[in-house]
Amino acid sequence: MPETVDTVYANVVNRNPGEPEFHQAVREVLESIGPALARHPEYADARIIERICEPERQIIFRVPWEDDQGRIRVNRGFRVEFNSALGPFKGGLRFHPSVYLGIVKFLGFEQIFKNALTGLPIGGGKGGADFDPKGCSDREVMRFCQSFMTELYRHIGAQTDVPAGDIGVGGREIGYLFGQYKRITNRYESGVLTGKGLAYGGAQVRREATGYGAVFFAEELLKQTGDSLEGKRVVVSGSGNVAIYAIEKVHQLGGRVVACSDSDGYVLDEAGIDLELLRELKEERRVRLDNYVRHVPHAVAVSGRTVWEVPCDLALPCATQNEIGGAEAAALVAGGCIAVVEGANMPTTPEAVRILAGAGVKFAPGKAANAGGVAVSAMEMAQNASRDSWTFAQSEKRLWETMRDIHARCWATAEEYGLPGDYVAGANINGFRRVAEAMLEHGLV
Ligand SMILES: NC(=O)C1=CN([C@@H]2O[C@H](COP(=O)(O)OP(=O)(O)OC[C@H]3O[C@@H](n4cnc5c(N)ncnc54)[C@H](OP(=O)(O)O)[C@@H]3O)[C@@H](O)[C@H]2O)C=CC1
Ligand SMILES: O=C(O)CCC(=O)C(=O)O
Repeated sequence: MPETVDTVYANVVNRNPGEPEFHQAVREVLESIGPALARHPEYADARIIERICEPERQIIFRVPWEDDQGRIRVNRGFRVEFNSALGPFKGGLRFHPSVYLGIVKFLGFEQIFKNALTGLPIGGGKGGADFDPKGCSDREVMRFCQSFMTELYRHIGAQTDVPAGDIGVGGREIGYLFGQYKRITNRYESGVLTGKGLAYGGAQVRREATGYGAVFFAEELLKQTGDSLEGKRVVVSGSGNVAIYAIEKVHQLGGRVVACSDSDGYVLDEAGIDLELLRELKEERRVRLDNYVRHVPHAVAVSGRTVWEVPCDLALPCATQNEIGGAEAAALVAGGCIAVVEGANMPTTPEAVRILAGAGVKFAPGKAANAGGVAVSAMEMAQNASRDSWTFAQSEKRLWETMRDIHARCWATAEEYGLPGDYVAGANINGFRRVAEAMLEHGLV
């Protein structure tokens, strides 16, 4: 009996109980790809969607480490190797106390289609741990990373599975992870991790890529109606890697980011967020965002409320999943927002997406808009493999071209399937078709 979307979804829910984020990510893709399944009955015959929804491999492991007081701590580590039809598993590692298997699976599932959309040869995977780096010393973070890699190293490799950063994993953590991998394996395998420091095989623009890429996508989206970022009032959530470089690029392209946030609240600075100060607070001192107002007296810190209550033309959610629900979407509509472009992974709930669509707000899903990060990671792999190193300008140009291509693919696919302007359908159908075609050619594996 050929599979149907409804039966596959019901099976996913039954086989993966207690994983609502994973169910949500699967549902969003399955709801979009109906038109492609109708045109290609061979996908159902080969049970492609059932196979895509089942990870190729899931690894769960103990991560014991010692804190600065000499106490033993135990965390849980994960790597979900979801789909390798297009290339080695590729996707970040998240260190956050909320991490559990369902979060890693939702992220890994999204990564399959995102990576396909880049047009580059990378499969999808994701990993992480329920470790909270907040408040830890550098030494504690190092010991945690070393213990994490002491198990992970046997599962990864430049041709097998190539992790990178995500929430709580930036240049510092990638450095410690790489050092331990090199020590255990006695191999200088640059391509085993991306997001590395520039001193040891990292790529120019990888640090900036996700935030810059999301803003390039926003510029392309606005261009469709003859508009641009020039003069736009923008609100960004988060104040981490993606948020910081999204703010930088908005300012470079003539917009003004008036608010950003962290998990405690947000800061409103009508003069435009001072990026140098933000980087010092978040990248160097690693302190809470409300410290911003000590240095900028005209700015306001608001705790315990959503940044989406600040009126804006463009919203760039760059923090975490499901941060824009129905109430936040309604606030954005009331505040005059014309477009929401996701820098984070799945930050907008299905209810919020419906509210935005009903109000005519343009919406770009993360798997298209935030693909710049993983695209530049794939470029880092290419540079490592050829022992080459591109300039900043060259790398930024490649990123910009990649985002323009992703936008064009989403746009053209949505048109082709009779859903003009629907970036969710365009992204899901285009990514799905590329993976499905490769899976068909590989036979039953
Ligand atoms: N790094 C990358 O290259 C890519 C990242 N992404 C996605 O972008 C998003 C941000 O990642 P990144 O910038 O790397 O992570 P960071 O750890 O650098 O920053 C995360 C930011 O989001 C905030 N945040 C996290 N959880 C919550 C929460 N529950 N409520 C409110 N704020 C929260 C953090 O605040 P606080 O410090 O208070 O926790 C912090 O400001 C994630 O969804 C990630 O999956 C997508 C593609 C690539
Ligand atoms: O750069 C990478 O490999 C992964 C980036 C990532 O985790 C993501 O796109 O969500």
